[in-house]
Amino acid sequence: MKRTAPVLKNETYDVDITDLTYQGMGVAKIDDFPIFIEDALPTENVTMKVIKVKKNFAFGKVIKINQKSADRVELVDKAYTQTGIAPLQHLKYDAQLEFKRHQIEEDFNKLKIDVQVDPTIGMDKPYEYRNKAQIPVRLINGKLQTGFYRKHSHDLVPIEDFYIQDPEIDKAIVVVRDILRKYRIKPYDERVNGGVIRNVMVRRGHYSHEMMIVLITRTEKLPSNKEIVTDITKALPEVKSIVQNVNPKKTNALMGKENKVLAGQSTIEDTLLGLKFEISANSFYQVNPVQTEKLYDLATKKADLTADDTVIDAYCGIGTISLSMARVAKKVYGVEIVPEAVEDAKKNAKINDIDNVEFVAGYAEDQMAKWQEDGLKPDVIVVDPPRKGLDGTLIESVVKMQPKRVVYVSCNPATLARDVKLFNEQGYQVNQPIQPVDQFPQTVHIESITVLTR
Ligand SMILES: C[S@@+](CC[C@H](N)C(=O)[O-])C[C@H]1O[C@@H](n2cnc3c(N)ncnc32)[C@H](O)[C@@H]1O
Repeated sequence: MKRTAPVLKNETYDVDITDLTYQGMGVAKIDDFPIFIEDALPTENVTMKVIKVKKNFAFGKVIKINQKSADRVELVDKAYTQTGIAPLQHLKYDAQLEFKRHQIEEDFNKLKIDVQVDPTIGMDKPYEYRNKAQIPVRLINGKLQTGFYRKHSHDLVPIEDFYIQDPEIDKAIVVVRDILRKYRIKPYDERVNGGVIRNVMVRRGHYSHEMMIVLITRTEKLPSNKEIVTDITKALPEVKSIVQNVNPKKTNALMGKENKVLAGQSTIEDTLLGLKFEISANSFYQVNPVQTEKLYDLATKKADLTADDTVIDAYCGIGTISLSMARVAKKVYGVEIVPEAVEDAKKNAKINDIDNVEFVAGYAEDQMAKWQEDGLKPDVIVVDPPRKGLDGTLIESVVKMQPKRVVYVSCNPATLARDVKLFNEQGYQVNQPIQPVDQFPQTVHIESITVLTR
């Protein structure tokens, strides 16, 4: 029988909020029909207006909060919710940490896997933590603007203070924006794939204070590039690298394939756990350096390595986990898909005088199968995949190599739970609590470490 929604678009209703989705939206139910409401928290009663009705659910907007949650805090700025920069800014930080711990439990419960999840390790200062910004540049009312998109859209909201980013990065973006305005650089127009400057990427070493500016352009030519570079270098003495990345395609992918170094070096350096790292424009580097040190330190402890152990670090990036573990293990092998990151990893081994590591550029799925066929017998395998998690074939290769332990660093509990189920079916179990580490305060993203043993 066809179900008709019990709510009407544009009507208002008083509802109790009973849950919070993994995306941080409050959930209310009318006749069992779920309504997802931004900026609403469990235990609250709100008056909401229905803004969209779908077949099995609807979206609502808070008009008035009739009863407030004890976990609610004042919004720092509404724009951070509208843009999704800080979708949990209305939730007390302690409650954010519990929300993340609970979300992991939920994802495992859904698959009927019994695990314990320890309290999330949080930050003392859960804002101004990001060491990297990727800021769209668009024309608004005839003026070049930098900011962030309104959620589910490509409408730019001009923003100067991004709240969760290193404030020095925020300042640099304003400086670069004003220089781009000065030389009348045309912002990207995605409707017609026209204009010049698409995005500005800024990375700043937390310890080194070295800054990299990447100007992502649609066109090969960046008019006035010499003057732009001179102005940036004068205004921002921390800048050690200015790169132009060319991305000519009509695509949502941020960066194109081609990089041109406009000034300085092609990398900046930063330090993590006393190790030096060179970082290229295209390389992945964890965005929260304070928490990353806790994450890697814990991953190394949980790997429980001895000086006789061989380790594989799949998805190794610039070798951050590999080099941390190489200080304790006999040998570490790393594999990573981005060739520039692998070059960085090799350089990083050298500058840290670490010679018991080997890095390979390629698909982790293929390389793990190759190592397994070649008879490599690692004692510990670390996996730190992107959000989509592990491929079934990679899990098979891991299991065939029979490591004592698999240390799974995950940024997505849903794919983590799915993958753990596959490991369980092949004889690897989770025998100690999963440890969440909050890498992304004020957002709904969840990082965790899980150990699987035979
Ligand atoms: C979450 S990051 C982790 C990187 C590193 N462990 C760190 O903490 O800095 C995931 C990495 O996997 C790489 N990657 C994505 N898909 C891959 C694949 N199929 N094979 C190998 N590496 C891949 C990405 O380029 C990225 O560097």
